[in-house]
Parts: sequence; structure tokens; C-alpha cells
Amino acid sequence: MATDSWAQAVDEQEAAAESISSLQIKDKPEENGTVSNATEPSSGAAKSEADGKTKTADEDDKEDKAAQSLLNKLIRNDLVNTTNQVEVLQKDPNSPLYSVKSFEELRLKPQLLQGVYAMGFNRPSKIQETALPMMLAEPPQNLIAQSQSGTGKTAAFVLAMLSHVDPNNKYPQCLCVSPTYELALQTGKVIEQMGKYYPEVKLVYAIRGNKLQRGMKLQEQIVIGTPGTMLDWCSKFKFIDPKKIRVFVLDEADVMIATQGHQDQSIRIQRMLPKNCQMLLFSATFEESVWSFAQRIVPDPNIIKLKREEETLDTIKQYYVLCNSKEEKFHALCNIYGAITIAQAMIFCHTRKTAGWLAGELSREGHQVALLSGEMQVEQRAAVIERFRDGKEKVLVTTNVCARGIDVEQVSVVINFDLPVDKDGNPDNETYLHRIGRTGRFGKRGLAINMVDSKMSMNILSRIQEHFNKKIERLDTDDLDEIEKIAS
Ligand SMILES: Nc1ncnc2c1ncn2[C@@H]1O[C@H](COP(=O)(O)OP(=O)(O)OP(=O)(O)O)[C@@H](O)[C@H]1O
Repeated sequence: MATDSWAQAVDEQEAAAESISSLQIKDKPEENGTVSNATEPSSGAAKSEADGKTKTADEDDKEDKAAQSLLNKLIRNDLVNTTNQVEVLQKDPNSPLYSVKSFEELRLKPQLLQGVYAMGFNRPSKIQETALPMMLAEPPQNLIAQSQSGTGKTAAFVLAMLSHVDPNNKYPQCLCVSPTYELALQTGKVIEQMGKYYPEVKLVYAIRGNKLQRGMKLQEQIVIGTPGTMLDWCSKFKFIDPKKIRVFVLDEADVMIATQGHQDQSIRIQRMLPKNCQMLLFSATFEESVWSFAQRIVPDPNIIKLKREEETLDTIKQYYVLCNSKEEKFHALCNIYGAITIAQAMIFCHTRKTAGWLAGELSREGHQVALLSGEMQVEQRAAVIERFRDGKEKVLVTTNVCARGIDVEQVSVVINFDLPVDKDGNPDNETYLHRIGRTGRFGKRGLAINMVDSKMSMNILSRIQEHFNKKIERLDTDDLDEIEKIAS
């Protein structure tokens, strides 16, 4: 069919463009390179680690994951609610494993307990319950911990670092490696907040653009930075004596390994550290590649994993709408618009271009919609999501790339304006589940509407239906009564 080949060609081209997302480069810290834990980095024109080079596909992918991670941090205002169970694999199964239900039980320094409460934490999160006693144990224990984004990993290792440093010793004792400049700054902020009542402990950022005088020795106890600069500071410039490091944290390992260079640099740093240095590695996901990297970095680890929540489509009603073209899909969408805006809806398109077009057309029809697009900077995307979450717009038009990880509880309708397909044009079942799984959360009912505009997309829909073994029923968009019944 003509529509098929047209749509496919355009989509392939645009999907390739979609994978390139930009990370906003923030200001660089003070020229002397040091930032105390009470000070914000000042402005300047720092460059990203990848700046000035031709980007490889790997780097694009890394940026995308890093941008996603940063976006998650910027839009999140709470601990992510998880019903998952924690799975613990101890290096020594005979040693008793403690799990704490309160921060008091950890016997933290009073200044740190004050910091924790000032941040509004009342009790440890699931991952913190198990990870904190291990991290604070004497002798120190190594740890590999996986837990989804937003479950409290950063807060956990920051507390561990602040607990282990000796403020009387004026040299670096904890190194924390993050995949990008921006992520390092975010973690630095948590250290500053949590260490607010412990001003003797100082922090410095080992990030590109932070020029130190040759021959100087750092006096700050905690160094946070990106792997390249951190490695230079340890080996080439010797600002840090790696032999004195007591805690080494590798954060966002899944983002880190998207760049081979970062992986190698992290391993080189780790090799310079003393045998008794505590190694802590954190990741939101745990596929094979992360796992093998983790094992190279962390000897004899304790392992904490979150068991996967059962993914189910049971509470989501799925429908499809049959059309002949993109324009017909648009008209069908306008027909059901009133019904879907009873609650909040997300509309997914395959490409930025379609998303932009659709948002424009909907606005021209007088509908108030938000557009979340890959070319926006991370902070702009965060602002769009924030507005949507606050209900300022009822409909969000977006693509896969920038919608990953968005958790808006009140979304009860998901529309696949384009069905999710992979590079080869086969159904992308995982993305389908991910998209429509935004509705029906925590047992609430949800509605998913798939727009089909060709034989090819009908075929894709049938294959998705077979994969999940769930019936997707046809919806007649001219029958408004039926739609309102479903949506309400
Ligand atoms: N025990 C707690 N009680 C309440 N809020 C918490 C607690 N621990 C962390 N938070 C808050 O929850 C949010 C997520 O925590 P945190 O950033 O530590 O998660 P994370 O797992 O490190 O996320 P990411 O994978 O994105 O780095 C933050 O806003 C943090 O301040």
C-alpha cells in the first residue's frame, strides 16, 4: 500500500533522528575547582565530556540514557512507590543480615540524622532498609545494588559516604563516579543537603573545566565527578592519593557502561584503590552487561536486587480504531477527544515530526495540549512534564524516547497514534507494554486506544494481541456514547 511505504520511509528516517537527544550543559564550578558543601557551583561555560568530538552511536545512546536519568531526577518530587520485594544475596551467608525500619537504628552521627530529617525522610525506603546496614557495617562490605530509578539509592550511598569520612583528615576519602557532568552535580546537591549540619565535611567536583593548580593536593574529603577527570586527578595530576580512599561509589552503572571509555576509566580508578576500600555500585537496571561490569569493579559483593513487579495488562481495556490515513486518525482522535479528556491522556507517536504535527493540528482545533519532544532540553522537558502532572494540560503528545520513565498517576487513557515498531518494522511488544502500562497503575482501570491506518499496522496489532494473549477490540469512533461509556 502506498501509505505503508510512505509511512515506513518517513518513520525510519525520523526514528533515527529521534534517538539523538540533547543534554543541556550546565555551568561550571569555580575556577579554583573547589566547591564547599555549602556552595552552589557558579556560572561559566563548561563543556560536556563529549563536546567537540564527532558523536558515535554509542555516545548518542549514552546521552539519551543520561538525559533520561537526569530528567527523572528533575521531575521527581518524591520517593517512587514500589511494591517490589528486595532480594538479597550475601557474600557470606552465615553473617547476620540486618534490616532497619528506622534511621535511628542505624546509629548515624547526630548531624547526619538531622540532615536526613531536614530532607523530609521519615523512614528508610525499601532499598535503604537493607543497603544501609551493609554499607555502614564494620568492617566495610562491598555492595552491588539494583533498584529502579527514584527508590532512594543516591540518598543511601550519600549517607554511607558521609558516615565514613573523618572530617579531621584533610584529604579525599570517598570517590563517587557519575556518568555525566550534570548527574554528578545532582548527586553533589544531595551530599550538600544531607551534609548541611556537618559543615566540616567538604566536597569537590572532579569534572571537566574544573582546573586545579598543578601540584596541589585536595583537602576535601569527598570527590564527586566523571570518570575521565577523576582518573586524571588520581593518576596524571595526583591531586588525589588513591591509596587513602576508603569508599568508592560507582553510580548509574547502566548509564556508565553505555560508553566504553567510561567503563575502562572506572576500572582503572578502581585498580588504584587499596584492597580494603569499600566498593559500592548502583544501577537502576541489571541486564547482563551491567552485571559483568559490576563484577569486575566490585570484588566479593553483597548483592541487593529488586524483584520484578509482575507486569500485567489485566486492568487495562484495549481497543483499536480503524482508519485509512494519518488525517483520518487525526479526525478519529478529535471525535474521541471530549471523552478522553475526562481524565488525562498521553498520545504516543513514532517520530518527533508526527508528534509535532499532531500537537499543532490539535491546537488549531482549539484543544490545549502539551508536546514533549526529543529536541527539547532536559529542563524544558521537565517543565512540560511538571505542568502535565499538575493537570495544567490534559493531553500530552509525545514519542517513546522522551516518555520513558514518566510516571503520571492520573493518566487513564493512552493512545497509540502510531503503533510501536522496532527498527525492522516488527511489533515492539516491550514498548507497547511500557506505553500502555502508564495507565492502570496500582490496580486502577485504564484505557488504551490503538490507531490502525494500514494493512501493515493491522498486522502489527494482531501480533501484539497474540503476544499478550489479550483481546484488543474494535472501537467505532462515530459512536460517542460507547466511547464515553468506556472512558468513564
Ligand atoms: N527514605 C526516604 N524517605 C523519603 N524520601 C526519600 C527517601 N530516600 C530518598 N527520598 C527521596 O526520593 C527521591 C528519589 O531518591 P533518590 O534520588 O535517592 O533515588 P535513586 O534510586 O537514586 O534514583 P536514580 O536511580 O534516578 O538515581 C528523592 O527526591 C529523594 O530525596
